[in-house]
Amino acid sequence: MSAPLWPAPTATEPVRATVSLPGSKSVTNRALLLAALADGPGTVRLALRSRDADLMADALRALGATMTPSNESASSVDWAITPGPVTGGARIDVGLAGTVMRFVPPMAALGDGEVFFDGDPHARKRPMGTILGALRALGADVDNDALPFTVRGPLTGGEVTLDASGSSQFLSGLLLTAARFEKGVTVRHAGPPIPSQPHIQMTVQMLREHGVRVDDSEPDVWRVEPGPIGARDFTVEPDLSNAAPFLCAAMVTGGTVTIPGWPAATTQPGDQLRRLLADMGASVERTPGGLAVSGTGRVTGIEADLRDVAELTPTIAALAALADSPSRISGVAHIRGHETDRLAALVAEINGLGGDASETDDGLEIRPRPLHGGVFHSYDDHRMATAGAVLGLAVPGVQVENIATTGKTLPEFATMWADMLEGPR
Ligand SMILES: O=C(O)C1=C[C@@H](OP(=O)(O)O)[C@@H](O)[C@H](O)C1
Ligand SMILES: C=C(OP(=O)(O)O)C(=O)O
Repeated sequence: MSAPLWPAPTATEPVRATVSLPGSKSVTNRALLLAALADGPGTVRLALRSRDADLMADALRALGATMTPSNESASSVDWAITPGPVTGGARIDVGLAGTVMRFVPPMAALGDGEVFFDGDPHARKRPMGTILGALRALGADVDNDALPFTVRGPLTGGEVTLDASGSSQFLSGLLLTAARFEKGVTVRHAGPPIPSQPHIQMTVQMLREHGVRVDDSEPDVWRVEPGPIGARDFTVEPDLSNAAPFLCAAMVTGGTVTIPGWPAATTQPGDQLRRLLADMGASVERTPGGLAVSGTGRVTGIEADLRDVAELTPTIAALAALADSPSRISGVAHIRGHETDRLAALVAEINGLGGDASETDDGLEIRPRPLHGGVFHSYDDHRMATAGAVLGLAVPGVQVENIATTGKTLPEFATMWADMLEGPR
């Protein structure tokens, strides 16, 4: 059966809206894991509720944590979390969530029982060998180099060298649990540059906020001391990467979108939207109501190395396809291993609407030209789906396949998009 098509709304006037976003996926899934590994009961407030966050909560429960929700809404929840001894015998569904498939196996290796991992069909194609090899080197038994696999601990920890150029999550995954390894861990990266550096800073900062000693003073080396992970009452920031399609709507329609609660300082890569969108012609302002982005309806092409903010690529590419000059995006070869091969998918779908995009070794070249309507395939990728929505604002007749896939990180996307277009009531 083919997936349903969502007629992407075309904007008839400049959008003027305030859009409140639920919690960050990346912060939520780190905070939940750290709470489940902590030295006592803790709380994670304003946690995201979405497919990826629910899969993380289920995984932690399966490994022995007690997770009690309160103040639940469709996309937000407060969790009270009581850690337990890590139990074996669990079967973990990782879905298509990079944070679950890379962050949970090191925790599973704390126990001495077998833990089985599997996920969506495409999850079996996402790179896993680097982190599974590292777990083996640190003392765990792991029976495969990709999903599905079984992990059996306990591991002792110690020193390991790996190549994290394929995903920062290999490194983050090891660091998040490492304080609970008998010897802690020293991880050395050897290889081309690691992408998504802000996500590594997020890992290090959140570990420190939970009382873990992390030494990252030497380039490409991280040392986590063995010791307790402190229980906390932790509040999650809004998801700034999920702000991207809404802020693009302000630019494409010549309107203004305000995001309340934009943090003054943050490790989220989405914060770099302030710079990227300004480079593409937006005016960006912190106001008492939040971060306000205004556009003129004209978008300028961009030359940008997006290595640090790789997850923003689909949205920036959609915006670039609507620009009045060419764009060149570099530094993102590794997003061929994201939810789908994002470089191939963006080229196919932009060109399917009459555009002119091509792949380079490590990115995309996009030469804008008039687009026409058609089906925009989403490949079970939330950010492909929202990229299609951005194009649909300016191009009548765009139909996005399976808009529900946005539930990976933003379950209410379609309603929020409609509300934004309707404007203040
Ligand atoms: O640690 C994280 O929360 C993430 C790290 C990044 O992964 P890559 O390093 O594979 O790009 C990012 O793209 C992903 O959306 C979330
Ligand atoms: C790459 C992404 O997700 P994941 O956490 O599954 O890697 C993303 O959200 O853009």
